[in-house]
This record gives sequence, structure tokens and C-alpha cells, in this order.
Amino acid sequence: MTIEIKELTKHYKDQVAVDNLSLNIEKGEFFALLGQNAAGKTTTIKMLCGLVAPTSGDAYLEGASVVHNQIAVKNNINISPQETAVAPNLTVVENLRLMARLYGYSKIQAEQRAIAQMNIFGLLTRQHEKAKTLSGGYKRRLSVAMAMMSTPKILFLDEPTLGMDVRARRDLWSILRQLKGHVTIVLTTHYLEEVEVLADRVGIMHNGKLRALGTIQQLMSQTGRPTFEDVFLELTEGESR
Ligand SMILES: Nc1ncnc2c1ncn2[C@@H]1O[C@H](COP(=O)(O)OP(=O)(O)OP(=O)(O)O)[C@@H](O)[C@H]1O
Repeated sequence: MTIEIKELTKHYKDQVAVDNLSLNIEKGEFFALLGQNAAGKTTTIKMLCGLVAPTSGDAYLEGASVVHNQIAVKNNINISPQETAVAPNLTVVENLRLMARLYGYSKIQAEQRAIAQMNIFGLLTRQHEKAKTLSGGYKRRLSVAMAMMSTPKILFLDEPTLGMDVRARRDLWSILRQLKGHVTIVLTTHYLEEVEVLADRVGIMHNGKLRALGTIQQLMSQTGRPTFEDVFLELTEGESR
């Protein structure tokens, strides 16, 4: 098991953002966390990455506890967050080189890794453009490429295609498909089609609780609904906060 989440809970004052979440994610799996606004997806990812401390419960990433062994956790993971992490005044290649150097690669290795990532992420033609001049789609590609510079065992992608046009979204999907199986990926999204195209398994959250877990086929047969959209609407019915 790559990720074991055990009764993970986060309270913000009297608000329960994540409520007693338990689930396991297998090595190499592409797992999607779905839910309406305020369901608790980002808070879950932030707890798994050590950016927010749980109120109770724990999670083990490659065996290391997010509560007790954050350094070991951080060595195994990386994240492409909602607020993109690129340095706006550096070029594409400079951002990648900087990231590689931060992870301890030599100058030559950093250059080689930057070129390899630009190849995978279709960024070679943009390598000398400043990050702040890139479109949202390219900026996000750069952000994911930067997260991959540390060769993480687990990659978290928080709404990676938010606000992208259809083509940019599909381009990023085909890049993410290439990563499939090589790294465990946990993705949050509002786009059901994205989940259908990419995810091996889905967790659906509602008001901080896990409402359903399984493959799309399993959720469709459990609910007896004909489409994934119908499944989602049924499982997120009822008052939301
Ligand atoms: N720092 C914070 N302080 C107080 N409340 C917070 C904080 N962060 C999140 N919350 C609350 O926790 C709940 C879950 O938020 P979260 O951002 O995890 O949801 P989400 O599923 O990622 O939503 P979205 O799809 O809108 O990004 C919300 O009610 C939110 O208002």
C-alpha cells in the first residue's frame, strides 16, 4: 500500500472540513478525489502533503506518518497545487533547472533533467519564455513538470486543469496518461470526464465525508445509474455547506 489514510479528520473552529476519512491507495494507482465545492478535497490533500496538521487520525505515505514523520513523507511526494508554484520572472528552463538544483542534482544533471521534462511535457518550444507570459495551460504543465523533478513516488495534483480550454485540458490528459503506472497519482477535479479518462479508482466526498469508493463501473452498478454524472449527482445529493 502506498497511501493508508486512517480516520483522518480536520476541524476549523466548529467546521468539520474532513470527517473521519479512511481509505487506501495502491502503488502506481491513479486515484481521483471528487466532490462539490467545499467537500474537503483540498484539505485532504494538504493534510497528506504535510501542509495542514490533522485534528485527529493519521495517514501513512510509503509507511511514513504525516503526523510523526513529515521529513520522510516529504522525501517521497510532490504536489502541483491550485495556486501554481512557478517563479514568474524565470523562464521555463530556469524554473526547471532551479527545481532540480534544489533537489540536489549537479548542474549537468539539472540540465539533463530539465530537457527530459520539457520533452515529456511539450515545453521545449517555450523554454526561453518567462513563466509569467505563459498561458494558464502551459503554466500548469510547467508546474506539474516541476513537481516531477524530484522523481516523487506520489504526485498530488489539485485541480490540474481548472480553467483550461478543451485542447489544453486534453493535452495535459495525454501527458498525465504517460505518467500513469510510473508514479502514484492523487488528483482532485470537478471534471467528471477527466476522471473517466484518467482514473483507476474514485473517491467521492460530500461535506467532509467519503460517500463512495471504487471504480467508475463499480459505482455505476452499486447505484444502478446509467452514467457517471448520474452517479455523482446521486452521491452528492442533499444539503451541502
Ligand atoms: N484555512 C481554513 N480556515 C477555515 N476553514 C477552511 C480553511 N480551509 C478550508 N476551510 C473550509 O473547509 C471546508 C472544505 O474546504 P476544501 O477547500 O477542502 O474543499 P474542496 O473540496 O477542496 O473545495 P473546492 O472544490 O471548492 O476547492 C470548506 O467549508 C472550507 O470553507
